[in-house]
Amino acid sequence: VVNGEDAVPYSWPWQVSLQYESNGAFYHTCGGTLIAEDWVMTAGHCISSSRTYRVVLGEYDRSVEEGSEQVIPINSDDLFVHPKWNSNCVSCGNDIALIKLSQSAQLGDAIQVAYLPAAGDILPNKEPCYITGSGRLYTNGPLPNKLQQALLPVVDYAHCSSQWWGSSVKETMVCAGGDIHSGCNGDSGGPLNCPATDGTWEVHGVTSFVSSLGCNTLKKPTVFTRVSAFIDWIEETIASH
Ligand SMILES: CC(C)C[C@H](NC(=O)C(F)(F)F)C(=O)N[C@@H](C)C(=O)Nc1ccc(C(F)(F)F)cc1
Repeated sequence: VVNGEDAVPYSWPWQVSLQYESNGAFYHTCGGTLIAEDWVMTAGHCISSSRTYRVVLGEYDRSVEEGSEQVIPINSDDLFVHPKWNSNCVSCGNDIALIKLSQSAQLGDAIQVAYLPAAGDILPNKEPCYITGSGRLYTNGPLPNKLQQALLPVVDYAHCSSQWWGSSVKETMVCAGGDIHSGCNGDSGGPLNCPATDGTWEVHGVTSFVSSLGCNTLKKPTVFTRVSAFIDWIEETIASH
């Protein structure tokens, strides 16, 4: 997250860190959202079938053993990338994947399941959403230790597809930001958190892409997979596994 701030510890308790194994150690590669006790939602581009993954829940500061962390391994046949995701065409969309956890998360103060929007729900322009994640602090910059957040107002499809991203953005995506605040590499797969009418938060986006010219390129809002376009697939996948 570029130009964000340290989140209040555990204030986004559905945020997870997706980590892959390399030479005996695990490394943060993407964010994710806990959507059920044993399911995490992330981006399709975060998953490669040849890697071994684990998820870490209840994490705030990656450099400190806080006591709230839960580390859950992932079985390789529990990775469900959307069938229409094409890694050669991020602008085609469908950048979403589901991960079944090898054991259920123990919910508590630091770990909670997110609310998802209703199918088809479209956010109005300027809706004040927050991106959260442990991605780079600036283009080619370091990863933070503490979870970051930034206010990223929604740029509706009409504006995002006409002025800014053109045909690279589809109606199955949500744009947000476009000023000095943005997501950045490593935020992929994490949530776009938007206020719901009842005072709670709903996860309306899965962080998908930023400009290849730089994370917080002006007039290039961060682009998210629109969760409300995939509710049926999410429900069907969970129901059948
Ligand atoms: C690995 C990528 C598929 C996704 C990667 N995502 C991110 O870094 C994150 F964290 F913002 F989600 C990204 O945007 N990386 C930059 C460097 C990129 O490739 N951006 C990009 C690629 C293609 C297009 C498009 F749509 F025009 F083809 C637009 C932006």
